[in-house]
Amino acid sequence: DFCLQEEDTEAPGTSSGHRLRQVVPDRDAWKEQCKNLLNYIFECEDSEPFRQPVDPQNYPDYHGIIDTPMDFGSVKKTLGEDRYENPIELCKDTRLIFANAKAYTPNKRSKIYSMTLRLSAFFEEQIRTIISEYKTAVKSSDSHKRAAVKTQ
Ligand SMILES: O=C(NCC1=[SH]CCC1)N1CCN(C(=O)c2ccco2)CC1
Repeated sequence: DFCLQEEDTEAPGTSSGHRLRQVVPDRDAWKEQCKNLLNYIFECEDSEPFRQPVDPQNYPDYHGIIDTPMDFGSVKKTLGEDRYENPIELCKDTRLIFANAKAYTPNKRSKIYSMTLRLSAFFEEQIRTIISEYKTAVKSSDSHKRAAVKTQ
């Protein structure tokens, strides 16, 4: 029959305990987004010298100049093994790839170094949104947690 049941008149989620599923930002979305970004970078020709570690046989002075070698293959592996807690950590390792090339290059017009300039411009453009959405999601999930504690 049509008459309103008691709980129909109250705000949703009060009496029956369920809340209307609200859209809450997903704090794990950054992982897939970074995987896709890395796959795209791997397709770029500009990433070729940076997909795997430098071989000391080819560049004997490299490890004397560069303290912390980094490459996109290592970043991809770390991500895949869930050894990044957040996109900020992935961004730090990726920026190391570019910083190492800048530190090692004999001059700023070298072909290999010039490849990092395009690559880093693209990477920074893309990672900005991923990090911003991640930070929003963390804030939102923290506030949801605080709200949940209050109701207990
Ligand atoms: O040998 C590699 N990568 C590994 C590769 S490339 C194909 C096979 C295995 N390099 C060269 C030196 N690197 C520079 O940043 C650089 C700046 C100016 C000149 O070189 C890092 C990338």
